[in-house]
Amino acid sequence: MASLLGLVSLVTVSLVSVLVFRAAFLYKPLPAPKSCINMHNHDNISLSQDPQILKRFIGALNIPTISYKVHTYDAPEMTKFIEYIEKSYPAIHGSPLITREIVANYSLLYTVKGSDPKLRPYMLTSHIDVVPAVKELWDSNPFKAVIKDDGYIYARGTMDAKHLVMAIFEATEFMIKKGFKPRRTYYMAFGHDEEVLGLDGAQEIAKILKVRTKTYDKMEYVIDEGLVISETKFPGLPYNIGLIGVAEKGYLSVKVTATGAVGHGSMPPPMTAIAKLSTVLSRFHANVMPSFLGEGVEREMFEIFAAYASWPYKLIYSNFWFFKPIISYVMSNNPTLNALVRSTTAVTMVHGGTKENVLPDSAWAILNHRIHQAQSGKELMELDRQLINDDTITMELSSPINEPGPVSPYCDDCSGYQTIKHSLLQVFPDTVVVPSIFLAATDSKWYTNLTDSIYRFSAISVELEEMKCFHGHNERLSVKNYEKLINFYHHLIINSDEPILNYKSKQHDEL
Ligand SMILES: CCCCCCCC/C=C\CCCCCCCC(=O)N[C@@H](CCCCN)C(=O)O
Ligand SMILES: [Zn+2]
Ligand SMILES: [Zn+2]
Repeated sequence: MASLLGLVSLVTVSLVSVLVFRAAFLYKPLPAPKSCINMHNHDNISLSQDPQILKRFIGALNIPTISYKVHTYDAPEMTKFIEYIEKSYPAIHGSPLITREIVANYSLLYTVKGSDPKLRPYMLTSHIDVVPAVKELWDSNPFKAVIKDDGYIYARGTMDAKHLVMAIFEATEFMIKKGFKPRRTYYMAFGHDEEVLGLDGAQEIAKILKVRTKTYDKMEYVIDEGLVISETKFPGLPYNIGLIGVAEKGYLSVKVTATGAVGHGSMPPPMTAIAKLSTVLSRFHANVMPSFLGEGVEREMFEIFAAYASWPYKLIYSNFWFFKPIISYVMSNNPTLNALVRSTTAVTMVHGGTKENVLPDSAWAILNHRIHQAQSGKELMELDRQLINDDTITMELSSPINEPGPVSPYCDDCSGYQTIKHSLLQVFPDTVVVPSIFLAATDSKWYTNLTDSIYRFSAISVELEEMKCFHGHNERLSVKNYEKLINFYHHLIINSDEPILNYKSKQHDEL
């Protein structure tokens, strides 16, 4: 008994000392991160100096470029948007350096020609289309943008994702007007059906670029819509967190259908089709799937957190392997953080019944899954089958399975990642920048054959709370964020234009 006690206390003491020892190397939290790229002596773009910038953004938001389902979108509004862009940016559309192509009638591909053909091109991308909006749920008309006293612009598309489209145009227009002549070619690509898979837009743009960039083995990098700078602090971390999506989750929508006896509502069987389906759907809550925390890039994320965190969180983050279950439990209680932990499940559509006094023959619902890197669509469907556990209920794919994407490089001298990271730090200093998984899907899934360096990042700084704006009502973006977003692209284009610096040779923060 005594020897067992001795053994237990020996193991306990050695475990605690390992934990503390590992953390001891990180005992002093690092100072706030700074960009290693010298601030170029170029001026920033200011909305107060050019009020037309905000007017152009509002004009773009007011065009309801809605996509509804595959191959179904508001075509006349898409055409109106293209004409609006052409009218709004005369320097871009009049420059001999820039060519515009309209792809598949409504998508846009701009080429900003560089002078040095040896430099591999990069691409700034986003999408023109927006999801529909239920006007009754909004405080103001979702397609009549308003700037309220709180300093926010309210309209559909402010965060997903016309802010990126217009900010890229504003940065480029500003630089062309100033006589900027890039050395490195860059593309600006805007699909018109990203919200409905991008089959008509981005997929076609990718085919064109595959041929056009064949002389390079791959593009330098692609940056698309994605994660953000979180003003919501992580415990023990006194800085905002800039999350750069180095991979995106997969996409799987499953249609489940229950059937039942048809008849008169006055003589119901024990369970109607709708009741049967409801019983099954109640099992599909957001975190029903297993946690895979630690099997993605979040390990690296916590390593970086540890370097900046104060005690005792430094101890926790630097021993992520030991504290993983606790961290997973805490993250699972927040919808956004939970999406980093596991494959998510959302019942997003349900349908059944024709009349209040008629027993329906069937009822169906959609399970919208986002697949974690550690899982496959097939595995997820098997878990669905086990949860349904009723052979009378059928399951079928509502759209093709899009498996989790490849992980883009994020090392110290990975030029695309580092250029984005340090451009971010120039506009949002004192931000801890980490690689992360993007929780949703983007058009960039079509660009994986153009480069292995695809990053999903929208340079806006928001509280986690604001995540519900995406596809929700009262979608909004602060005027300050829009100005910073334009300057992020301004810095990114400048920083990308020099031969991408090898960051190992530069004095840069410890990361
Ligand atoms: C300290 C950690 C804090 C974590 C913060 C995470 C922040 C999350 C940031 C952004 C998430 C918002 C999601 C925006 C999605 C935009 C893209 C989109 O809507 N894509 C669609 C495409 C659908 C294609 C197929 N139907 C989608 O994913 O539904
Ligand atoms: Zn969206
Ligand atoms: Zn989007």
